[in-house]
Amino acid sequence: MSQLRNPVDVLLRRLDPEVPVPAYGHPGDAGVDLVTTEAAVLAPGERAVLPTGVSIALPDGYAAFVHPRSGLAARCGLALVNAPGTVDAGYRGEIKVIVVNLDPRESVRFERFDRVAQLVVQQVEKVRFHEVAELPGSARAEGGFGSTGGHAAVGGSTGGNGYASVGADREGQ
Ligand SMILES: O=c1ccn([C@H]2C[C@H](O)[C@@H](COP(=O)(O)OP(=O)(O)OP(=O)(O)O)O2)c(=O)[nH]1
Ligand SMILES: [Mg+2]
Repeated sequence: MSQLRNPVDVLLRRLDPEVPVPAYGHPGDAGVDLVTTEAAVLAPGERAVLPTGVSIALPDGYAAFVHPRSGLAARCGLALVNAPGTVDAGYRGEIKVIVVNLDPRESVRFERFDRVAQLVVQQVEKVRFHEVAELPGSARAEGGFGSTGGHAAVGGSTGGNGYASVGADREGQ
């Protein structure tokens, strides 16, 4: 394994003696995989809070984010309810992963120590809020929620073929 450039030291406690210490799979990876220490079966639509067997102490000014794994999302329809989950620097409890099976038909099965999510550690800024009566202007102003166009397909809203296509807003342009 090649040397990481300026790695940040993070204290980690194993709450399960057999759980592997999380490690980057490849040089350049942003996240380390987290495993579940409990086997679980999620029926379609079911959610669960899975324990990872680790707790950490991040330096002040950092946070860790629990992100989904794309393979589980693509193959099984597995999502994280609160993606990305936020692990605060002061949190000393067990990191948990809140999963939901979004597949309409198939159950998702986890064995003990299956990799369930990935943890990305990042620096985070602290801000001070200054209340004002008016905010400075900007090009976007209050445009949002699709103002730029390119919406995903959504069922049942167009009447015609039963879904609103990604380019549905082209007509109005
Ligand atoms: O996916 C997650 C999200 C959060 N946490 C832990 C670490 C985090 O520091 C703590 C609180 O998370 P959050 O602030 O998102 O939850 P909350 O509902 O606002 O709880 P609290 O009132 O304790 O902040 O829970 C996890 O282990 N996994
Ligand atoms: Mg909170």
